[in-house]
Amino acid sequence: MKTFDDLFAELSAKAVERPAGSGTVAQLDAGVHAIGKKIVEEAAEVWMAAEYESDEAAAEEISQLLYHLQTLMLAKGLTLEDVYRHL
Ligand SMILES: N=c1c2ncn([C@@H]3O[C@H](COP(=O)(O)OP(=O)(O)OP(=O)(O)O)[C@@H](O)[C@H]3O)c2ncn1[C@@H]1O[C@H](COP(=O)(O)O)[C@@H](O)[C@H]1O
Repeated sequence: MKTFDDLFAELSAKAVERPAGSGTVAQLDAGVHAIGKKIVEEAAEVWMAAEYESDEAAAEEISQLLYHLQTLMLAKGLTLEDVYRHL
């Protein structure tokens, strides 16, 4: 099973290697403003799923929010350590 750190390593490599067809590369090219809007959208979907949908649906929406948070970290040049030291 993929962990948060595993995903960040995968996305970090995509940002460097820029493989064709990568949604992450497209997101990074779209920039911080676009990614930020996506985060707000996904956060709302997490809220709605948690309140009105199944646990499985909520978990899936949470995974998508985590993914978009990671793309924002990459777009900003933030590392896992930059975030973890605030936990
Ligand atoms: N975990 C994710 C992941 N979670 C969410 N998303 C993206 O977030 C979108 C969430 O979509 P929604 O369900 O909200 O639907 P939507 O609003 O219609 O989506 P869009 O029209 O905005 O694409 C998905 O369509 C994906 O584009 C993800 N995209 C990629 N990953 C993983 O990231 C890695 C790299 O992916 P690529 O860069 O695409 O190779 C792979 O391991 C993927 O599994």
